[in-house]
Amino acid sequence: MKYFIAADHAGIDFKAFVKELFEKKGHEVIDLGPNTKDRVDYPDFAAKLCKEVLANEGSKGILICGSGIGMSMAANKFDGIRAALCHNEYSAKMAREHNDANVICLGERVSGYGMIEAIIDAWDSSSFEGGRHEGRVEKINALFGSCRV
Ligand SMILES: O=C(CO)[C@H](O)[C@H](O)[C@H](O)COP(=O)(O)O
Repeated sequence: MKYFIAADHAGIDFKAFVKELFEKKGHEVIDLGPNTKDRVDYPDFAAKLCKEVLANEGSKGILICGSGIGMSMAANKFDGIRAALCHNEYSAKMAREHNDANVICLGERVSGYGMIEAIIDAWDSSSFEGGRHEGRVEKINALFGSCRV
């Protein structure tokens, strides 16, 4: 699976760690920055990543900020992006199985390294169940499309 990863200054320490975790699972991970701890605005990096995910069919994204909230709010403005803020394994499993999330948002100031690893394990080992969830996910796209690339 091809993944894109981006952060803001409050998620920069986790970015390299999370990238490595995904790579160990056999995924290709493309780092969209930033590369320094200089203060940046999360919407800029959320937009950069969402455009790549939408342009690369079948790819997914990983966004990290302090709480994960700003990134998830910004990412979900994009039609076709289903970004899930995950602070525990259950959320990550549900995000994939029920919501077919294509972007995972993490909070460096919320989750520790051990929890992040557990979240990623849960995300990576889960897949969309379809069935009754299919129509609901389609309704998200049909009813709430907003930003387009
Ligand atoms: O959007 C956020 C909060 O919902 C993110 O956690 C940001 O990373 C955070 O707001 C950055 O805060 P800072 O005080 O400017 O470092």
